[in-house]
Amino acid sequence: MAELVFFSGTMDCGKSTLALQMDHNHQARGRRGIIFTRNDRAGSAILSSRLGLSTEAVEVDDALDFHAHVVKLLSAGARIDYLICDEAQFFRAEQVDQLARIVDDLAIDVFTFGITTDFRTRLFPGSARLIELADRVEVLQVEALCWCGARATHNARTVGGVMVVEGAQVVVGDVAVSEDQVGYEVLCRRHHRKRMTAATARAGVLSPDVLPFEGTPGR
Ligand SMILES: Nc1ncnc2c1ncn2[C@@H]1O[C@H](COP(=O)(O)OP(=O)(O)O)[C@@H](O)[C@H]1O
Ligand SMILES: Cc1cn([C@H]2C[C@H](O)[C@@H](COP(=O)(O)O)O2)c(=O)[nH]c1=O
Repeated sequence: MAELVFFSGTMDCGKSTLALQMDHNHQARGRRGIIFTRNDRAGSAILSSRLGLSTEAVEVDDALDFHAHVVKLLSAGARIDYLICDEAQFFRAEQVDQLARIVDDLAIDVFTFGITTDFRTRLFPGSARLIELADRVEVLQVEALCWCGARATHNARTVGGVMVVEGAQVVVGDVAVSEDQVGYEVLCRRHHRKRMTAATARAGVLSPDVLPFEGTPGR
């Protein structure tokens, strides 16, 4: 039976690499797929992994109707066994509903990949809907690590190495950028709560603007 699967994790935990591997493995067995992505760091209509591999993809925008797109291709005689959807956190909730319909009505597997939460620990719309609808949510085995060595569970946005909590939900960017740039850093919850990045930990600085949990008794 076809499935809607959400492979989730923090930034930099290997989601795009897995997307490319899954496409490769399915193709190797004669299956035909379509690759979609939205706002990949490497540019439009490309799915890229930090391991250096990349492939062409269909760029998703707000107007794309996945179901209509797939039905059109099938009507033109295409064979489609599966869809790979990277950066699925950026999809609209309605687009995730369309993906579920593709699985149920067209018996096509849909493999989605994305981060669950933004730099403020809030669910992205696409991820929220995937958690609601997916047959399976798989957390990636490869653990990204916080600077302290604990498993990283949260994504921090940094400016000059310092964690920020204001700004637009979507700002395309990367980890390991130079310290004067806007970037991202994966942290364990403890250090995300304390807004303690590698740079501020090195400098022995704790942001004075602490998160609300800080005053909670027992913490
Ligand atoms: N030079 C390297 N050597 C080995 N593994 C690397 C190297 N650079 C990146 N990686 C691996 O690639 C992962 C990031 O892969 P990627 O698919 O780009 O992540 P995601 O899509 O989850 O952001 C890292 O967690 C690390 O395991
Ligand atoms: C936390 C967070 C991330 N983003 C962006 C930054 C990257 O362009 C992608 C994640 O890509 P990856 O392949 O998983 O590394 O999401 C954002 O726009 N807003 C955020 O809060």
